[in-house]
Amino acid sequence: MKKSGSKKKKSTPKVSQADLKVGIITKSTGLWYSIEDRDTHKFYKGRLRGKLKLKGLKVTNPVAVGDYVHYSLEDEVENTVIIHEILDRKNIILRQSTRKKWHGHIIAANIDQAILIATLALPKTSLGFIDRFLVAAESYNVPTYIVFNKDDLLEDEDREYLEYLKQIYEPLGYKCLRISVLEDKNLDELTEIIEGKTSLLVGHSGVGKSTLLNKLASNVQQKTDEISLFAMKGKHTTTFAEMFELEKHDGHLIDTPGIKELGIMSIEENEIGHFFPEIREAMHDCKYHNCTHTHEPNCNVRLLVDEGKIATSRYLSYLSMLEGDDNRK
Ligand SMILES: Nc1nc2c(ncn2[C@@H]2O[C@H](COP(=O)(O)OP(=O)(O)OP(=O)(O)O)[C@@H](O)[C@H]2O)c(=O)[nH]1
Ligand SMILES: [Zn+2]
Repeated sequence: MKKSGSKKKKSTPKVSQADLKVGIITKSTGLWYSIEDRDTHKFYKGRLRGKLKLKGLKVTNPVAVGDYVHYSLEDEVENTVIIHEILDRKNIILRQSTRKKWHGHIIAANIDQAILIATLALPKTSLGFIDRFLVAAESYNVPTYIVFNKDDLLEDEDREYLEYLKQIYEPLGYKCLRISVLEDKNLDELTEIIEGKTSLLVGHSGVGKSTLLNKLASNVQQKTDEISLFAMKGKHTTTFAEMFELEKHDGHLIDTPGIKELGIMSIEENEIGHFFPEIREAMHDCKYHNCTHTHEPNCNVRLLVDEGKIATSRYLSYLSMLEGDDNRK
């Protein structure tokens, strides 16, 4: 990948460096891209100029939502542009490709944080699911907030349970928030968290991501329709991530397709513990440096689980990931 300002490639004689503009990819279908100009905020439909190769990464999509790119105008009437190169990335979120073995699919690039939307019911988000996502986010160094939606449906005992979860997750660095999109509860707090940032929205189907986007982001429906026209199909496909601007504040939300597909890429068995902050901290005092925290004598992790200092649910998630069941789901 080249940095902005680097030399022009030989194979692009007709486009001078001065013609190149910077845009951000707001939607990618693999065939064409929606690009927003960084300065004018005008939207274009873009295609790649030849093949863009990524060093050291085997991925099915070279360009992802959130990528900054150099582009040049192709047709001013049709609003089409050509993408020349991807600018340096801060990070990416990768999942296993469902099409090609040993390949990854980049869900999004250059994100500041993830907002994991969870619900206690309709649908029920399991703790195993939350922990699995947190491990993925840790492995990409992406700060994550756990946002429990549909607070309006909860009974007192459910709220007590959420308080208990908060006491597990907040000391580990994952702030928790209870919201109700339907009743506008705590949406100001959520807005404060996402303001000025690019946030990845994740969660099971039905937790309220679209409802939230419709409240906080601008032109959600409009943009979706526009994109469908581009695709020349009558319908909006939800298989691809898409970026939306916050309506009243700076910042972006990236909506992601079915989280089911978010298989964790290439975490070795002996690395899993490193992505559980409490296990990472405790493992230094295990007797064996290569302790798996399953059966070894003098394992500090198991000791802390027994003492209630590491949550049993977290330890069970660790074991289940170690077994690999969840990775393959
Ligand atoms: N009671 C209640 N229902 C909500 C709330 N937020 C969203 N819903 C409802 O939950 C259902 C699913 O919401 P969506 O926004 O479509 O969920 P989603 O996460 O976008 O789901 P997918 O589009 O399938 O990924 C809808 O019927 C919403 O009206 C809430 O705060 N409380
Ligand atoms: Zn151990």
